[in-house]
Amino acid sequence: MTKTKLYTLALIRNNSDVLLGMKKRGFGVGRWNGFGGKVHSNETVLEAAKRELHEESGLIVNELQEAGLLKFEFIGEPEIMEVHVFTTNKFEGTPAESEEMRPQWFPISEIPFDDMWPDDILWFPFLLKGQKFSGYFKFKGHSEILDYTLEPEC
Ligand SMILES: CNc1cc(N2CCN(C)CC2)nc(N)n1
Repeated sequence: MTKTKLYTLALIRNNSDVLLGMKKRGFGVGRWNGFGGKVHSNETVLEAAKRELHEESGLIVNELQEAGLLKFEFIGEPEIMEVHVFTTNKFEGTPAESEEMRPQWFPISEIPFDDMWPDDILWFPFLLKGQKFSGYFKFKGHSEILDYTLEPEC
C-alpha cells in the first residue's frame, strides 16, 4: 500500500536570476535544487515551505505563490513524494550557506539542469512562465525517468 508524504520546494527569483542550492547531504546530495523539506504534522504546507527556505538559505519570505505540484514514485519504494512547489520574488536577507545547502544565483539562461534532478528541465519552463503545473514522475533509481505526465493547471 503506497503512502504519500508531503514535501515543499521553493524557487526564489530576483529579476532574471533564480536562487538554487547545492545539496550538501542527504536526499538529492550533489544536485542543485530549490529549497525545501518535509512538512511536519503541526504545520501547513505553506508554513513548512517558509520554514525550510529559512533553515536552508537564511532568507525570510512573507508570501510564497503556489507554482505547481509534483508527485514522484520510485520503483520498489512504497512512498509517493508529493512536492508542493512555490515561488516568490519578494524576500528579505542575503542567501547564506547552511549545513544542507550552498546557495548560488543563476541567470535563467544558465540553469545547470545537467546537475539537477532530471525532472527539473521538464517543469522549469512552466515555473519561469508563471504557468501553474501538475506532474507525476516514475523514477528508476535517482536518475532515470521511466515515464511521466506533466500538464499546465489553472
Ligand atoms: C525526484 N525529483 C525531484 C525531487 C525533488 N525534491 C525536492 C524537495 N525535497 C524535499 C524532496 C525532493 N526536487 C526536484 N526538483 N526533483
